[in-house]
Amino acid sequence: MKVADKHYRTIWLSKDGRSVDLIDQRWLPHELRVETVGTVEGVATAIRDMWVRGAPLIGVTAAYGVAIRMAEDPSDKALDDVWETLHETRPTAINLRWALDAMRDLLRKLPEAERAAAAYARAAEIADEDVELNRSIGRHGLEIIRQIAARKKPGEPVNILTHCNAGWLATVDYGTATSPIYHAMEEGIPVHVYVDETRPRNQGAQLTAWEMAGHGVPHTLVVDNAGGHLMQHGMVDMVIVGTDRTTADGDVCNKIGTYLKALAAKDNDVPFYVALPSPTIDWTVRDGVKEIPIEERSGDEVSLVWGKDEAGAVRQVRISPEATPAGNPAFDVTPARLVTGLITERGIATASADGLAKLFPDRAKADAA
Ligand SMILES: CSC[C@H]1O[C@H](OP(=O)(O)O)[C@H](O)[C@@H]1O
Repeated sequence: MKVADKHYRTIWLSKDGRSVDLIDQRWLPHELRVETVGTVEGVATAIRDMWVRGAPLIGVTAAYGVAIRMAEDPSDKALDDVWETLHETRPTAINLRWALDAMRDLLRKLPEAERAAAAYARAAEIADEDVELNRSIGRHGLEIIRQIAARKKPGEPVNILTHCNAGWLATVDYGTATSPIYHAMEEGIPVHVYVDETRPRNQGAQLTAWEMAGHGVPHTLVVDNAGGHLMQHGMVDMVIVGTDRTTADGDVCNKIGTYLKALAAKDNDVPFYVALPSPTIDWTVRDGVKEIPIEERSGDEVSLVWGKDEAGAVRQVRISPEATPAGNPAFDVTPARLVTGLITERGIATASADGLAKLFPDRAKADAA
């Protein structure tokens, strides 16, 4: 997306043709820092420490990590080792395993001499495919916003609440949950977005707010616990979020706090949509609560918070007593029964095995076999 007047993706091949340049999102919204990463350890750190984050972007970054390793050593052992190293960086987003499998399945069939070039080509393809998937999600999600807008008074905005960041910063470009919003803006439909701050990493306050401001989308930052109140008072027309892994039965794993938003939406008859590209569907699991591994991150992310001080320095400050231990589950699972619809690149599916199988008959059978 555009930042000031320059178009950015979140990740791209460096000028040296081997490394990758990526936006280190830890410093946003205060600084736009681009880092060049040229080793597997560097890619692993970038994913594990959330320089890059968001299920699709994690997958694309890992794909380039495989290419970087193949350029160093195209052996089967190196291919298996890099799969293991990158797979263990973060356990919840299925796109990581999907991308690593896509790379390994392709490369293991090729002679070693061809692997590096094929790996970079496939990684670039996965990145480009992500952009197109997100554009399609935007087109399908736009229809929902159009229908809500048609019921509003002229000029009255469609009020949308989103949680965390499922924007272009969570993907290569366009985003998933934000793509319908960007498409609505391009069509001139008045929208307003309530941006959940999304403790503890504040992806909403730091990233989604930055995206909305950068694209001129009217928005209001709210604390995570305000959503239910806003919905009770008729201030939210729809909720749209992303996902890190959605099961074959339509259970949705997403940033911690999503489940509570879905409960409030259900209680207030507010449509609750999830935007996802099909690589985020894990066809091998059905019960999200029982089967999806939930990443437990450091308690320091809860006890310490990043910000910019009066002198303009970006630093961390402690908000809780030193002796207080902090728990930090990074995701939760929203059962399919609370999901109004799944906005995919092939259209809108009901959150169920049948709904997903109708849109993805080729996947539902193959992957679950
Ligand atoms: C389009 S995937 C976005 C998804 O990823 C985020 O998690 P994290 O920032 O920890 O990678 C969050 O769950 C978003 O909804």
